[in-house]
Amino acid sequence: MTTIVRGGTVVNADRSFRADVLCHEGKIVAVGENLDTPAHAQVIDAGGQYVMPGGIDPHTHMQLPFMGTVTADDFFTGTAAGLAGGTTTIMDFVIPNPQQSLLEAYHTWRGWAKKAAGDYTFHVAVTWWNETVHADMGTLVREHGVNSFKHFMAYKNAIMADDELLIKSFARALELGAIPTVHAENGELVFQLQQELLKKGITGPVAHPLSRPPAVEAEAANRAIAIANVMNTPVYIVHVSCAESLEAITRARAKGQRVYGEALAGHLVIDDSVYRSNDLEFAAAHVMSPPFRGKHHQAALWQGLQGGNLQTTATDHCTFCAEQKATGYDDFTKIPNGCGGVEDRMAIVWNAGVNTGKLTPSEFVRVTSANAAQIFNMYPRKGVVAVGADADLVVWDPEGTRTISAKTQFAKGGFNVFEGRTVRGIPTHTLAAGKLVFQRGELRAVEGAGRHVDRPAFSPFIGAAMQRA
Ligand SMILES: NC(=O)NCCC(=O)O
Ligand SMILES: [Zn+2]
Ligand SMILES: [Zn+2]
Repeated sequence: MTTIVRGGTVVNADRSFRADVLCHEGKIVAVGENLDTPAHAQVIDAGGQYVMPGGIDPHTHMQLPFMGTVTADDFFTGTAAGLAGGTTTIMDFVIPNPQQSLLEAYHTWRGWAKKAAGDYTFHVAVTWWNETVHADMGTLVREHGVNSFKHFMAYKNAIMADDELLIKSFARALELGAIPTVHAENGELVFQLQQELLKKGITGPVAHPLSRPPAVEAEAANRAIAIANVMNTPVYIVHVSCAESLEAITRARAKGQRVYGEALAGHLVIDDSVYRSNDLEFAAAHVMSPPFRGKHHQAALWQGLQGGNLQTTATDHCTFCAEQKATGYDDFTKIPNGCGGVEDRMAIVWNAGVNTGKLTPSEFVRVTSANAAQIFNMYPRKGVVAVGADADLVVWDPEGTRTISAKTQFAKGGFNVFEGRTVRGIPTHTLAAGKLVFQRGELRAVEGAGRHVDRPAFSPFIGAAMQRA
């Protein structure tokens, strides 16, 4: 299959330039001005549009069994929704139950992901510790292309990692050349605050953010960073939601520590007023952790992206329908945590970032694909429009508009946290591995067409930090 994308402006993280892009057998084979169109090639007219690397969402949860239920999007519907929004690769999470073998869980998730329509790769959560876990981490890195391990500092009595686990797992990751990542919230504090709120009779979704104030997140971020500093490992902090966590990252980076931070599209544009709605269904639909924050936190996150202290944008796509969320209307601690977004991240970040002048188009590419590709060692296969890279492309119309709605979305769950927002800057075409999978509103996702992406250890972009040890 040969496709040529003609007449657009290619945008990479380092520069943008007028060029045609020729794709053959799933790879980019030429990038340049006035390329010849091979006979029988499919031609995509990108005149007046940008041609960018397909988005990488470094944080999704498809088909996740969580808090007694399973997310609405599976690997097909979730990756298909991503393709409709210009995201061609997702990084999902294998989350073993405590005492479950990491390898067994990994193979279970790989089985579920066989139906993915877009490319995928896995972080593996370390939720408990013994010698088998130590050994499995080695097998995952050496034989299964895993180079990142996740630690949940929250979710007490479930998957929470204590300091001993963090220290042992960070040390193991270091010797394997893998990067530890953390969900930074002090799970003990969250638990105690939840119990106090319930005792006081504050039981609805309005209590959710009260049980997880910024200080709870900042304590864990500071602790993870301190542990990483002592253990000499890099560390990647997922879904940074507040100014205080960003300050911890900024401080550490200023001292030369390799700390990386991720901002969610939702945290960048939605504020905590959603929890005070009288509409219980609406408020519960926004329950995710960390919660949406006050507006000054949003401003801080944008500054973090602009200043380079936050490197990636993600969604934490983790959809539950209204019936699932309703199980916790009388006890907010039982509302399954999670919101969607994989379909909308690129447009939300463009609209609120590039259209306002906060980000340049190249910076947009940096925070939507290139940096994730580099940190997690998929670059230059992913995250750049260049010869030899996968032909994962999004043709982006900076003047096209769309009003986001659950009624028209491809993702499941029946709700959209960005409902009613009109974005300017939308994908007109998405190519995944050279195949046209989305064209002007028409989704042509193919179940099972996605591939697992192996990620070797010792990413050269963060390798110096690992080799110091
Ligand atoms: N974020 C969230 O509320 N749900 C998904 C699991 C996690 O990332 O913490
Ligand atoms: Zn999390
Ligand atoms: Zn998550």
